[in-house]
Amino acid sequence: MPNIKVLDFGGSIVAPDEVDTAFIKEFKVFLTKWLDEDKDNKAIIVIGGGAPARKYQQAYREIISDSDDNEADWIGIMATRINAQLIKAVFSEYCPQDVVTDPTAPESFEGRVMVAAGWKPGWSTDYDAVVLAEKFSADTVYNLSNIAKVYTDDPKKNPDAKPLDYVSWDDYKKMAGDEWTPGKNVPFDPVATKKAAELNLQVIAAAGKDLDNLQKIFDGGDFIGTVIGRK
Ligand SMILES: Nc1ncnc2c1ncn2[C@@H]1O[C@H](COP(=O)(O)OP(=O)(O)O)[C@@H](O)[C@H]1O
Ligand SMILES: O=c1ccn([C@@H]2O[C@H](COP(=O)(O)OP(=O)(O)O)[C@@H](O)[C@H]2O)c(=O)[nH]1
Repeated sequence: MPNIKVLDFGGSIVAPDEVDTAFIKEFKVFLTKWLDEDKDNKAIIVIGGGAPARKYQQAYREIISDSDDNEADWIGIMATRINAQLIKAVFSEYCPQDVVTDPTAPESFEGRVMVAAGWKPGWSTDYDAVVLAEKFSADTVYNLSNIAKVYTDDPKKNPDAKPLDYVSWDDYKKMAGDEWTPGKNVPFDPVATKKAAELNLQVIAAAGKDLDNLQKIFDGGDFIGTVIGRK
C-alpha cells in the first residue's frame, strides 16, 4: 500500500520574495531521505503562488481600479505554476508526470513525487490539495506555511490572538469565513475548508521551513503546529 503524503506548501515558503534556493535545497535532501526510507513512500507537493502572485495581483489592482477577481485569480494561478515547475524540475528523477494543473485529472500516480499547482479561479491551492487528497485517499493534508500555528485571529493584525493546538472544522469555519478573495491570507482557505470538513479530513498546519518539526510530524511524535478537524 502506498503511503501518500499531501504537502500543501504556501508559496511564501518557496518564493517569499526571491526564490528561497537554500530552503529548496534543504527540502530536497529532507524529502529524498524520506522517499529512500521506503519504496511505498510517495509525496504530492502542492505549491502556492507566494510573492509573485501577490506582487502581480497588486500591480493589476493598481492599474485597473475596478479589477476583476477572476483575472486576479488567473494571475495568481500562473504564479503557482512557475513555482511548481521549479519544484518539479528539482525532483525530476522522482517526478515523471507533468505539473498537475487540474487535480481531478490524474488517472494514476507515476513515480514517487507528484507536483501540483493552481487550477482555476475561486480558491487557493489549499483547495487543490484537498481535491488531490480525496482522489488519492490521503486522510491528512500538511499545510506548510509561514506560520507555526493557527491563531484565534490573524496574529499580524491582532496582538491578542492566541495560538491553538487544535481547532474543529466548525470553529475554524467561523474564523476563515465563507468568502474567497484572490490572494487572501488565511492559514487554510474557506473553499478548501468547506470540502475538507465534508470529507472529515485532518489538516496539520505547521511552519513550512522547520524541517526538524516536519520530521517529528512524519514520525508521529510531539510537534509544533495546529491540528484542524479530525483528531
Ligand atoms: N487565524 C489565523 N491564524 C494564523 N494566521 C492567520 C490567521 N488569519 C490570518 N492569518 C494570516 O495568514 C498568513 C498565512 O497565509 P499566507 O500568507 O497565505 O501563507 P502561505 O503563502 O504560506 O500560504 C499569516 O501570515 C497570517 O498573517
Ligand atoms: O486553484 C487555484 C489556485 C490559486 N489561485 C490563485 O492564485 C493565488 C495564489 O495561490 P495560493 O493562495 O495558493 O498561494 P499562497 O498564498 O499560498 O502562496 C490565490 O490567491 C488565487 O488568487 C486560484 O485562483 N485557483
